[in-house]
Amino acid sequence: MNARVELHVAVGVIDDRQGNILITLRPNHTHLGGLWEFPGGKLEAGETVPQALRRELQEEIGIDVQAATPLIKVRHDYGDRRVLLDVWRVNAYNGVETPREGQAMRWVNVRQLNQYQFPAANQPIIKAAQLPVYYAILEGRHIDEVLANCRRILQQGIRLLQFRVKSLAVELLPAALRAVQDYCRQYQAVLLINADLPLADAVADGWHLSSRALQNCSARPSGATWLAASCHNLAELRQAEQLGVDFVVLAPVQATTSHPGQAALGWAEFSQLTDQVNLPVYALGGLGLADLDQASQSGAQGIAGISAFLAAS
Ligand SMILES: Nc1nc2c([nH]c(=O)n2[C@H]2C[C@H](O)[C@@H](COP(=O)(O)OP(=O)(O)OP(=O)(O)O)O2)c(=O)[nH]1
Ligand SMILES: [Mg+2]
Repeated sequence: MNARVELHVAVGVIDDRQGNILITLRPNHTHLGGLWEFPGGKLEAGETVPQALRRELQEEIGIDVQAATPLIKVRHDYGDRRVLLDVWRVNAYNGVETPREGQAMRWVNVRQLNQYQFPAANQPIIKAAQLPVYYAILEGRHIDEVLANCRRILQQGIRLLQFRVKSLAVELLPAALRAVQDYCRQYQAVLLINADLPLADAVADGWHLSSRALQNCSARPSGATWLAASCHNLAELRQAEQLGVDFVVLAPVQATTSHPGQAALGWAEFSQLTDQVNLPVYALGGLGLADLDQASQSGAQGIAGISAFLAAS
């Protein structure tokens, strides 16, 4: 096969709405045989990705896809072939999943996907499958405000948060963090701590690097379940990818009052930048919950926000 040609592959992440994802085993005689995969296959001439997804999932597991949204695009060079994995989350389908090519098939808890052997290209897909569509950045000028904001975010169903609180007095940070961690535990939410805060000894689900911290970071810190970073341009996105961060926030998509001097990217540039890295990317800057569809069509994992999740509901 010509290694110069990029194979465009439609891939489906199918969940059962109880936290399990459908995976199948690639038959031994095929490319990357013996590894687990998300069902899917190559686009045929003239097909769109949703058309190919629908056909492949019908052929491979006997389901009829009714609704799907873009999740992530991953480019990978296996040496003998280059692939563009165009991964969609399947939101609705008819029929019963049945392995129609004799392949092994399993429903696996999304948090346990890491225990299965997947092709090298699949790492960012697994991250994207595990991550939610909203990422809330927690701020507040005093502890009561931080906690009120935290409650509001959690009560809206958001389960991924960053403890940033840059405007809080430093001596109040440990107590604020403890209280926020208690809330997050109650709601089974994941809490990342902004690595610029003087909280390096804290135990955290993960760390979020500012773009400056990203530039000064030469190796992924050990022990972090989740590592995220803030990016504003392609150089920073590439640096995040090289460092092995799990996901990034790319900003500002729209002009904001909090960063008046910064030029907005707009959706076209957001999409063009996101397309160049194999990372889940949250869109940040002047966005609200209602921008999710636009974000998803522009290649985003979802929406990140500070005030976006605090608006009166
Ligand atoms: N379906 C799928 N393919 C993947 C994943 N990860 C990954 O690297 N790939 C690669 C393996 C293959 O080189 C290519 C997909 O091709 P495929 O073998 O599934 O194609 P197909 O279903 O059209 O199969 P065939 O008609 O050629 O037998 O993408 C994944 O998670 N799912
Ligand atoms: Mg296939």
